[in-house]
Amino acid sequence: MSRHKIVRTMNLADELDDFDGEDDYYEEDEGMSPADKARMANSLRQVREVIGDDIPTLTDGKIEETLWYYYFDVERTITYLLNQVGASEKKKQKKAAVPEPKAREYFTTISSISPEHTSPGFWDDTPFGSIPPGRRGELLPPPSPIGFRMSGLLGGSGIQPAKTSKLAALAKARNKAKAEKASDTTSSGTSGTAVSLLDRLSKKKPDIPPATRETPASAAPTVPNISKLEQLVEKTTPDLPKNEPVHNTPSIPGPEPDTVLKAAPSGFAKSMFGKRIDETVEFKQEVTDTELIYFSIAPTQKAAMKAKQAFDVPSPDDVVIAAQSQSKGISKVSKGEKPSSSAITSIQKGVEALKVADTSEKPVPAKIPRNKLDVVAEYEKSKSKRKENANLVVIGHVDAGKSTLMGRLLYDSGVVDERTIQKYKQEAEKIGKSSFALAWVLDQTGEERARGVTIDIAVNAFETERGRFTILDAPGHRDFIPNMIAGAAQADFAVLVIDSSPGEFEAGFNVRGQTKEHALLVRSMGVQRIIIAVNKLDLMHWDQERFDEIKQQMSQFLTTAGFQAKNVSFIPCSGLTGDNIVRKPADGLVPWYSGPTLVEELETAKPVIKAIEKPLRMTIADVYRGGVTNPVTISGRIEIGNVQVGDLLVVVPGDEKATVKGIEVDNQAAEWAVAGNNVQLHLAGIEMEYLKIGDVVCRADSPLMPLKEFEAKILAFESLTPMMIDIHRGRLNASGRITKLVATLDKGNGSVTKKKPRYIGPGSLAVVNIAVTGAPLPLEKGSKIVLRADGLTVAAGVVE
Ligand SMILES: Nc1nc2c(ncn2[C@@H]2O[C@H](COP(=O)(O)OP(=O)(O)OP(=O)(O)O)[C@@H](O)[C@H]2O)c(=O)[nH]1
Repeated sequence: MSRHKIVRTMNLADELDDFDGEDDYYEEDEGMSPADKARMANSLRQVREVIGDDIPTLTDGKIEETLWYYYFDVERTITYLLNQVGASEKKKQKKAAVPEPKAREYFTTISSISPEHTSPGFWDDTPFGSIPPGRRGELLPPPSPIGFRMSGLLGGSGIQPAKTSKLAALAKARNKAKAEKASDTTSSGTSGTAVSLLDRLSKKKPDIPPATRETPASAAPTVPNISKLEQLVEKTTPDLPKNEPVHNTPSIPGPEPDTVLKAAPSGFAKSMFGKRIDETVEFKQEVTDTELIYFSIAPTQKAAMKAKQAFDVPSPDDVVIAAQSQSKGISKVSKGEKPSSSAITSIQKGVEALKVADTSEKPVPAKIPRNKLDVVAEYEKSKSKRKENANLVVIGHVDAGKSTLMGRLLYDSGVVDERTIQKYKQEAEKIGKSSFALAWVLDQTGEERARGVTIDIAVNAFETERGRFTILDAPGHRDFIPNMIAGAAQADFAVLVIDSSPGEFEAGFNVRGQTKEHALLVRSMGVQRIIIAVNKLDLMHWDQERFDEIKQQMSQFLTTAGFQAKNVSFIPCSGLTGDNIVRKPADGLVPWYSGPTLVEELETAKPVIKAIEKPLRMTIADVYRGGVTNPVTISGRIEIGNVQVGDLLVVVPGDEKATVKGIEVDNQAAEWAVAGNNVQLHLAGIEMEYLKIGDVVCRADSPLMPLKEFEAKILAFESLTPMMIDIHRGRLNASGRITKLVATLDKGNGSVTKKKPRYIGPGSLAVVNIAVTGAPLPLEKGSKIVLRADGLTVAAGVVE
C-alpha cells in the first residue's frame, strides 16, 4: 500500500526527528518559543486592557494559562475569564459570608497555601505546563466548567466535573474501560501502553536491541539540500517514458495515458501487499546508480532522496487501480468465457475481488442478468456528460481556520447566500463569537457553535465549471481524531489548513499539534494529493518570508510522510477575508504571488480512478427514515463496485438482506451508481435496526465475511506490544487487542527480519495478529485500518 511508503526505506523516527528539529521536542519541556513568548506578552496586555481589575484574584498566570489553552485567542480568553472565573469570584464572595461544609474545606486548602503562592506573582516563576507538584493541589476548582479539558486547565479538583460532549464522554468511558483492561493485561505480563514516538524522540531514546536499532539521522536538511537532491535523483533515476505506462501485464491495453501510473510497484509496496517471505533471509540490497549516491551523502539526505524516489513511482493502490481499469478490456475479450463461479463460493469471490497487487489474474467478468443494466458500460457512456465528483477532506490543527475557509469557499461560490451569512453573523455576535460566522456554515450543531470547535464531519458540496467537489470538514481537535479518520477514509485528496500567525504554525506543527498527525493519517488512508492552504496570512500582512518558512518546513515533512513533491502544492490565503480562495487577492496585496487560487488548484486535482467492476462494498455513513415512499435510507460513499435499482444487498456483519428500491447520487435520482459516488440508497425489505453506521453493504451474491481475528500488515507509528487497541475503518470503530507480534519485516523487500519480536519499534513494518473484542467486524483482505491506543494513532495498515 502506497500509504506506507511513509517509511518505505527509512526510519520514520529518525526522519521526524530530522524535520522537527530537536528544538521542537525540548520546547515542550522548556516552555515557549521566543515567538510564543512575544505573542503571550502582547495577548496578556490586550486581555488586561479589557478586564482591568474587575476580577481581583485573577493573576497574570491564570490569564496566560487560559491564553495558552486558547492558543492566544484574546476574544475567547476574555469571554472565558469574564464568564467563568469572574462568576466564580462572585460565588466565592457569597459563599465566604456563610461557608458551607464543602466551601469551608475548600478555604482551608486555600489558607494553607504559603503567602507567596497566593499572591498575583503565583505563576511568575512557573513555566507553562510545568506546575511544581507542591502547588498542584492548591489551585481553585473551576466553578462552572465550560467543557472538555477545562477542569484540567484550571487545575479543577473534581468537585464539579467538567461538562463533556457525548463524544468526549464516550471516548472517556472507552478509555477508562481500556485502561482497566490494559491493567489486567499488564498484570499478565504484557504492556498496554503505547510509548509515543514523539515522546520517545523528545526524551531519551529507549534502549533498542542492537538488531533493530537504526542509524540515527543527522540534522534536518535545508530546502536547498532537498532541491539539489531532487536534481541528483532526477539525473540518476532512469527516465521513464512520460506517456507510456508500465504495467504488470503489458499485453493488456491500458487506460488513458494521463490516468495510469508509470512504474512497477515499489519494494515497500511489494512488502506491504506482496507475499510474506516466511524465512529470515539475508537482504541483499540492489545497488543502483542512485543507491551509490546515497552512500556518499548524509543519512538524512539519503532518507529524503529515498522518500522522493519512493513516491515518484506508482503506489500499489495505483497499480491495482490501473489494473482494474484495464480489466474492462479484459472482460470484453473474455466475455464468451464460462465463469468459473461454480467452483468458487460467493464469499471467496468477494475476497478474491479485493485481492491486492496480483494484477496478472484475469478477473471473472460479472454475469449481467437479462433485466439488469451493464453498469460499467453505462458509466463509460455517461462519463463525458457528467462532471467528475471528488471528495476532499479538510484537515489541520485545531482553530487553523478550516471551517471558516470552507464557509468562505461555499459563500463565494454561491452555495450559501448573503442572507444566511448575515443571519449567522447576528447569531454569532449574540454569543460573542462574531468571527465564527463563516465557520457556522459548516459547524451546524449547537455544541459545535457554543464551543467554537468542529466535532463531527460536515459534508457540503460545490461545483465549478470543471468539477463537483464534496467537502468533508474534519475536526481538528485531538479528541475527535476518529471522526477525522472517517473523513479521510472517504477522501480523494486533502486540503491541509495551516494557521500562519505567530506561534500558531509552530503550535500545530510541534509534538502536540495535529498538523503532522493529520497529514500522516490521510496518507495512511491512501490520499496522495494534498493542497496546503497557508491561511490567516492577513494577520501576517501577507509576509512572503513567513509563507516561505512554512512551505519549507512543511515540504520537508510531507516528503517524509510519503507525499510526492508533484502532489503537494501551497496556496497563500485568508479564509476570513476570502483572498485567494475563490477570488484573486486585491491588486498589490500579494505582489509576490501569481499562482492559482485555492479553487483553481482544486480543479487541477484529478479524482482517483475507482474499481467499479468489483463486487459492491459501501460502508454505511448514516441511516435514516426517508418517509412513506422511502422507509429506510442509508448513505455513504461507494468504495468498490457498483449498484443498481433492484439489486439484492446483504448487510455485514449479519445476513440481513434488502432490495435497492431507489438510488440518489449527489441528491439526484439515479438508476445506478459506481465507486466514488456519494449515494443514498432507499431500501426495501429491511428494518432500520439491522442497519448500523460502520456496517458494510455488499451485493448478496458477493458478501464479505466478517472477521473475529485476523493478521494485519502494519506500519507502527508508536512502540507496540501485545496491547489493547481501537480498530478504525472509516466510520467503524471497535475495540480489540494485538494478541501476537508475528514478525517484523524488511521495508525494502518484505522479508521477515525477526520472528516473534518482543516489541515493534516506531517506524517498523510488521505483521501482527489482532483479535476483535466484540462481534466480528466487516473487514476483509485489503481493508485499510488504523489502530489507536490511549488517544494516539499507534499504527496504520492493511488486513492480510
Ligand atoms: N484573521 C483571520 N482569522 C481567521 C481566519 N480563518 C479563521 N480565522 C479565525 O480563527 C478562528 C478559528 O476558526 P475555525 O474556522 O473555527 O477553525 P477550525 O480549524 O475550523 O477549528 P476546528 O474545526 O475546531 O479545529 C475563528 O475565530 C476564525 O474567525 C483568517 O484567514 N484570518
